[in-house]
Amino acid sequence: AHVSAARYGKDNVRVLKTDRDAATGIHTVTEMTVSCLLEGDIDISYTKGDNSVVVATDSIKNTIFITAKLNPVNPPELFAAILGSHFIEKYSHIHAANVKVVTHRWTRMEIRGKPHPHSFMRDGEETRNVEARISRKDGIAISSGIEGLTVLKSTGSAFHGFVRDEFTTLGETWDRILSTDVDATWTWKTFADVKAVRELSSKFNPAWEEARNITLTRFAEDESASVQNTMYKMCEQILAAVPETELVTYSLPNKHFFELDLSWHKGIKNTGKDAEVYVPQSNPNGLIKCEVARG
Ligand SMILES: O=c1[nH]c(=O)c2nn[nH]c2[nH]1
Repeated sequence: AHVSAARYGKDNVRVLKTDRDAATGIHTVTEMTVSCLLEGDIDISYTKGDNSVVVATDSIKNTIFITAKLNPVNPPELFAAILGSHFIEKYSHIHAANVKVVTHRWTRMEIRGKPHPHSFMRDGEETRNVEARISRKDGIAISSGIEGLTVLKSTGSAFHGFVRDEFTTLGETWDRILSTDVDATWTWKTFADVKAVRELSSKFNPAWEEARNITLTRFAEDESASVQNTMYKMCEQILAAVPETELVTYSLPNKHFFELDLSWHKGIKNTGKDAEVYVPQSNPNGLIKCEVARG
């Protein structure tokens, strides 16, 4: 037997970094959860119990905090590239670092109609994610994303014309509730090195805003024929809006809200166009995935 693949490191490293502008008194906070898993000539730590090749996960954790102190943590794409590059530059036997940065929401409070200088709120469990693979041989591959953005629309969604056979009980609908938890990613063209990432660093935050706005606008305005068709339109629009990307993916659960027939009670009309009271379903859920490339 032999090690066919291996990576190790520290997961779930929670970091909060404050940025205090002395001139304006305006503070900014960034909270992220970082994972950093290393690859390289490390097989003997698995096969021989030889730890001479092991950069301890505790040291990896320490490095994450030090790197956050000495470098910008925004945009997270640049921070991930800087962090991963540290390991392949410092340790000649480490050949790749797999870095995931999940940034949590601390949205500045509006107090008395004005942005507050140092108060923030967690307006949703939505996160901004970055997954980067920093490789000595292959350069820096970065995917950015949005996760956990829960949305619902109370009309503007249909689903009909699907296969009808001896397995089908689902009725066709021209007007249904549509709800999902957005999990979207956009993959950047591979970067040669950190310098190349730094050169593009002004594009990462606008790209995230674009992707988020496109997702919300398309979700709201599309007369959806299906989850499939609506998510494809979102992908097309993100590729058009962010030319430095080469691939967009969505993974959308279809969180069903079932109509409830109440006619057994004094003939109450509560289905079809009279539907008002619905039964939210925790499970099962549809799950619709796609990956859209250029060309
Ligand atoms: O948008 C939808 N796509 C589907 O594939 C599906 N299947 N059942 N309901 C559905 N809704």
